[in-house]
Amino acid sequence: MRKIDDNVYVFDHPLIQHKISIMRSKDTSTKIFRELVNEIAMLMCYEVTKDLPLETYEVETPIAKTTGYRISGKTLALVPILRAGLGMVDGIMSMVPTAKVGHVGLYRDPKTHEPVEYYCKLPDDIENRSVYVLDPMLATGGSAVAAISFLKQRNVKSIKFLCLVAADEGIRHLHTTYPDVTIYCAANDKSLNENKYIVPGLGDAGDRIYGTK
Ligand SMILES: O=P(O)(O)OC[C@H]1O[C@H](OP(=O)(O)OP(=O)(O)O)[C@H](O)[C@@H]1O
Ligand SMILES: O=c1cc[nH]c(=O)[nH]1
Ligand SMILES: [Mg+2]
Repeated sequence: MRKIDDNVYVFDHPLIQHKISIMRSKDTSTKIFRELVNEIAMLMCYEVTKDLPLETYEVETPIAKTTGYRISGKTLALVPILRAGLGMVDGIMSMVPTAKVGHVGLYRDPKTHEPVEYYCKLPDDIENRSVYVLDPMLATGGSAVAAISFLKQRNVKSIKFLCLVAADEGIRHLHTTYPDVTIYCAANDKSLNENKYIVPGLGDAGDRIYGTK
């Protein structure tokens, strides 16, 4: 994991770089694309969860008693930004099956490129949890900022944003609006095109996950 700014990290692990490159190819099928989103999310989860608190407890093996460790307290909530963020949930849930899941529905208006809210359902105890906001794409950053503003309104204190491809503009926007939110990405691309798509990016993540175009 490489730090590119305060609270901003790129996962340059070879497995992640290999998988994201396959995702970028326009010839990759919906099935493979969806599998890769989950696999990368799972690999990112391993690193992102390294600060989870542990408590000790007694375990009896077939041979002797010993000290075991378990993740303590109310811990995680995952908040995918619909639709594309849903593609990252299963990979992370396979590592932390007790995480609660909230949903924020946003789409980018095709003309203004501004996020439009259509759904928000968060766990009742969200303010006591560390929250991982999930979305494969951070382009202008408008959607991430809007989703995180719902969490801030609910007094969530610990927020991490996990994405696959982050453009410089989106990182800047999210980082200056919410400097306390740690940003993790699998790739950092430099620019956006006239339709605010990430260049080179991987196209429309939602459409590629769900085969809608
Ligand atoms: O950083 P931004 O400029 O806000 O762009 C990123 C957003 O755009 C995409 O969602 P989209 O609007 O395509 O919705 P979808 O997931 O339903 O396809 C993507 O999944 C992000 O949510
Ligand atoms: O490149 C982009 C930008 C926004 N949303 C996507 O799915 N892809
Ligand atoms: Mg989309």
